Amino acid sequence: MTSGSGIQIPSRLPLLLTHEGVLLPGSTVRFSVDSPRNMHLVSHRLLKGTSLKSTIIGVIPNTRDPEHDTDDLPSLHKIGTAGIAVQVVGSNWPKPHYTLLITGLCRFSVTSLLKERPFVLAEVEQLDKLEQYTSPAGEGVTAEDGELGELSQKFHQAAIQLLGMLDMSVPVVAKLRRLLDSLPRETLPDVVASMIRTSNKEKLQVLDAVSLEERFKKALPMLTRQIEGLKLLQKTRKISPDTEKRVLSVRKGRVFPVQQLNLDDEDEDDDGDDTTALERKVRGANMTEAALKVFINFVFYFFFWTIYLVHTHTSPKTHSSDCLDIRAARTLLDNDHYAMDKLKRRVLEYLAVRQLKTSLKGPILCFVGPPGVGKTSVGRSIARTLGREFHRIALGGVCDQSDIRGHRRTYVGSMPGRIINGLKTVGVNNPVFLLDEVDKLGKSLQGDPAAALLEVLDPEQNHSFTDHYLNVAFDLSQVLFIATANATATIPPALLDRMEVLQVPGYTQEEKVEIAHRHLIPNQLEQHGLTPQQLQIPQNTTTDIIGRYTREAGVRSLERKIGAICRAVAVKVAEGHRVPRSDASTPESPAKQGTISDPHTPPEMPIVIDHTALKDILGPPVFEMEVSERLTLPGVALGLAWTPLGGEIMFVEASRMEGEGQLTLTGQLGDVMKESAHLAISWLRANAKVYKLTNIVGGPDPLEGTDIHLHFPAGAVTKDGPSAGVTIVTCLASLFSGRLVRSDVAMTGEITLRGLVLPVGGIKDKVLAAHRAGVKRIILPKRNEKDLEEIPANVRADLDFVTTKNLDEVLNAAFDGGFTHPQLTSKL
Ligand SMILES: Nc1ncnc2c1ncn2[C@@H]1O[C@H](COP(=O)(O)OP(=O)(O)OP(=O)(O)O)[C@@H](O)[C@H]1O
Repeated sequence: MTSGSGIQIPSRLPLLLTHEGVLLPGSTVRFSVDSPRNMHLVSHRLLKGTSLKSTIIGVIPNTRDPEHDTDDLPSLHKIGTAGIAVQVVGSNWPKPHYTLLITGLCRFSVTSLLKERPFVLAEVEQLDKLEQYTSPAGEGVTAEDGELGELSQKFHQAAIQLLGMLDMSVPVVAKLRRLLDSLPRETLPDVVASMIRTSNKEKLQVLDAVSLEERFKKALPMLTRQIEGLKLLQKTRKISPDTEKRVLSVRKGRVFPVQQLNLDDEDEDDDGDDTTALERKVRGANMTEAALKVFINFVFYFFFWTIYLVHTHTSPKTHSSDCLDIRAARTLLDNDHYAMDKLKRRVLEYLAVRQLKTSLKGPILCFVGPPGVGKTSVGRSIARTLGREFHRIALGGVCDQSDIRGHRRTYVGSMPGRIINGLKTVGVNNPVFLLDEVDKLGKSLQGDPAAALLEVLDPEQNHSFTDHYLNVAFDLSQVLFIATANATATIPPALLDRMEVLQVPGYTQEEKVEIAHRHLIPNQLEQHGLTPQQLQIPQNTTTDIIGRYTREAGVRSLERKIGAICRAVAVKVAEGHRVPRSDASTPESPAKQGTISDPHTPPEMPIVIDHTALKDILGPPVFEMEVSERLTLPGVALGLAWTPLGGEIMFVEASRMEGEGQLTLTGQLGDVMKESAHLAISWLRANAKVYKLTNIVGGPDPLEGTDIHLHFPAGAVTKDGPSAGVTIVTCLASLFSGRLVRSDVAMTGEITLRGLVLPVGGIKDKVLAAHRAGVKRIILPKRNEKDLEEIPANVRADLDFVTTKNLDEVLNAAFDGGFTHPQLTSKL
């Protein structure tokens, strides 16, 4: 079949000799080129020429270019494909080479070789018509063309049947569908053979089929085989979009017909046959034979071993059976954790519903709270109550989606993602996965890990999760996911939407003492090889550690301090063992018992840690009760703040000096907090007469001839939010009136220009922080009254809560004897 007249390719073509991949007319293939003749072809012809003709080359498959340009040419494959080089990219790593993107135009045969050096040039005969790509569909082979017509009809129908089995929402499927409708039938064998998954050998057979009839005959069985394979797959499981991609061997940019060439963008990120790509890279790296052997052994051992482990371990056979007895679960949760009643109740409800429904679908629990309040350890207890394996996946700082979904195998140092690694570690298909610190996920050029997590957590999608490294679908639907975070603000909204947030607030002082004595001290004793007969920490010492050595919402520092005490005592105990008996039994005065400051005398057991011993081990107290000391000047008030680390007390200081009415704000304040300061000043100026506030020279406008400086100490810490409004007003009222704010009062609340007090968040944490700091009275917005129910009764009993609707009530509660009519109250 010769082309005759019509669009002609040049009769002399430079030949690119290739041995990997087969370029068929109508498809686009990427070739890596590094042999001498091929390199010369690129540099002398493709890069030098400027005409369209200079970009047309002949691609000869199944022929290896000799290593040296002096070597003899091997016999060339008879038939090649003329193509246009649409892209040439050069690189010097790992050795000089070019990557060519070539689109096939038509078949040709080599009639004679014109030269072999510096590159091969040949006289060629064109075998296909080029017009077929320019004629619309239907104008090619028709049913009237006898056997050929029938074949083409059959082929077209089979192609449509294949597409019918795939999901049209997958771009490549939609593209093939468009092509089927728009291309003449005679181009279909080439186009379809290049798009479906076939070996190079089969592609070569299609290329060698010069007659159209033979081409249809060669390509049809490949298409049918694909359909049968798909049918089988559909029988065994539902097809996912990934399956479509795999069936079609899609690598966009590798396969699309001439007309489509510039319409589609190239997306290297598609699923392709990574093994082929890896093989190509390995060969390109020019390794020594020995290195190649080691590399291949390593890669394939690791890869297949991972698949083997994950598959065998996660098959239904390796399912750790759920042994949920709600009563036992309650006991276990209670034994493991003191307090946290609300959280434990919700966890039990969650477990009970899952047991009754015998279904795994349900919200993903996300524990949100300050560090060290036991979020991770509750997750561990849930796994224990269910009798399941537990695995923690730390997500803090993860900013690459490959961390979750694995790297493609073509990357150097590629490996599976954390989910697959987790499954490999636990060895069952139904573990409890704790996604720790979901609020600290990052984002980078390497993709958004939160998006990958969405797929993992979505019960509709996670039954066929595909890790990029393994490229095999895994069923994650049996995995129980639990997440933890310090705050919800930084959790990506789509992720947050899939989770049920359970707040885990900080502990009161009494709760901490209980946790220390029930859990932390026994645990630490055990970890340090000590017994209660050797070390005793009385309750008042624990209270001292909590109040003077730690300031936290959770108990992690407390645990560390107890650890430090255990270490110090362990040294003493170990030294005591080595002391001869007669010395060890030397009587020691009871007053000395417990102090471990004398290094020479073996201590009497048990060593009791009193205040002196505590100071010996932990050093001087880190925190002193400073509240009352700092509230001894006018212009200082105590506010309450909420941070992801729990509640905190926050001082606000103000001073005034002669000036022009300027306001200076310091302490790293956010915009909202700055606005609160301006609101406070405006309200005080507007109400200065009522409260008899004066400026520096005694005039009625507090700001006249006066500059004001407001400072929020701990200047290195960024602060923001509206809840400091009432504190700023109180602080300024104290400054302008010259009166002291009560030394035992702390407050929180947002203000409006008209002097109303609006509700704020984080009340429980704020109240606990105030209680820790020794505050006695707390001023809160009236509408936060309902939040007081969450506060433990013993804390509530210690505090005097004043709920307020407006600033007048706030000021009256913050100053001794009230603020509005000080003259009257002071007379009473
Ligand atoms: N209510 C409690 N009862 C017993 N032990 C507790 C309780 N709360 C915390 N702990 C202990 O405190 C330590 C710290 O807890 P954990 O690591 O679970 O905190 P976390 O909230 O997960 O912190 P982070 O947010 O920093 O991960 C653990 O040893 C844990 O057992």
